[in-house]
Amino acid sequence: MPEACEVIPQTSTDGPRNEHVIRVRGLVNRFGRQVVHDGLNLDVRRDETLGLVGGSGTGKSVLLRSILGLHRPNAGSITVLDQEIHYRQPGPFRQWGVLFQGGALLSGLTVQENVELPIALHSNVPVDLRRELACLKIFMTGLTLDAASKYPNQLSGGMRKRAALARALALDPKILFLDEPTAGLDPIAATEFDKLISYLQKNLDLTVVMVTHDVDSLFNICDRIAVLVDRGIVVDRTERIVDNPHPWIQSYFGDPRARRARKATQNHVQRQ
Ligand SMILES: Nc1ncnc2c1ncn2[C@@H]1O[C@H](COP(=O)(O)OP(=O)(O)OP(=O)(O)O)[C@@H](O)[C@H]1O
Repeated sequence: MPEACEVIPQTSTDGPRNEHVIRVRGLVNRFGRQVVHDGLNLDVRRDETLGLVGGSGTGKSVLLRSILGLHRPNAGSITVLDQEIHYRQPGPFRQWGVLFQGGALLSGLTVQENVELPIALHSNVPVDLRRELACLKIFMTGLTLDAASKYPNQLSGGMRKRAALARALALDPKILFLDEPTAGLDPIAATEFDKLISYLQKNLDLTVVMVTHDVDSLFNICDRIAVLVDRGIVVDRTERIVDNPHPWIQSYFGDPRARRARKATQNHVQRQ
């Protein structure tokens, strides 16, 4: 295992940019006799983009749901932005935005109304300002005024993702959780979406946690990658995780698609 590999918790001696905004300790999740997580530890650093990968059924969604307080773990503790997370209790939910896989937009509301809704529910902002804030978020995700007045079923898949992203940004979150953000998008739309996430991450000082199966996204935008294996997790910088000797990690990053994605990123970096 590479020396800098972060498999177990560390007490942070990093500078402020490496301050941990999410801290998971000793997480255990079981369903009957099936043990999904067994003492899992994870630190997410402020302002990083962390990709979360793993084989099917390794518990990526359960981990995400545990962090969001939507699933009650059997054991362990989770802290987000210095607040302990408890099942179905609000926690710092106004400081995070979530892009669920299907977008989860309300079908009876326009894009504009969907984005305004969290602002209306969780702030005292006057109506006019609320509209302006929602417009701003919609523009930031590259949608037009025309798209803002449409209903979700009148949008393309890529536009729906952008609308859902605008809603996730509605309350100016510090952390953005993305569940398979590029799933269902064609390669061009997926690359554009990666660029958008990267742009927003840098310009809004966001910490991004992204569950993905998209190897292009991993190499394009992730600072570190967390791999769920053996009911725990292995975390390392994107360029180093590929050298981790764990058999599943080797087979995942040794796959021709992953090799191509990595090479394309390396070529891109060299050209710059
Ligand atoms: N509510 C539940 N009841 C019983 N088993 C569950 C429940 N939720 C998840 N599981 C099981 O936990 C395991 C992990 O599920 P999870 O959805 O987190 O996997 P995943 O890594 O996200 O998989 P995929 O990549 O296929 O989406 C699976 O075997 C799943 O069947």
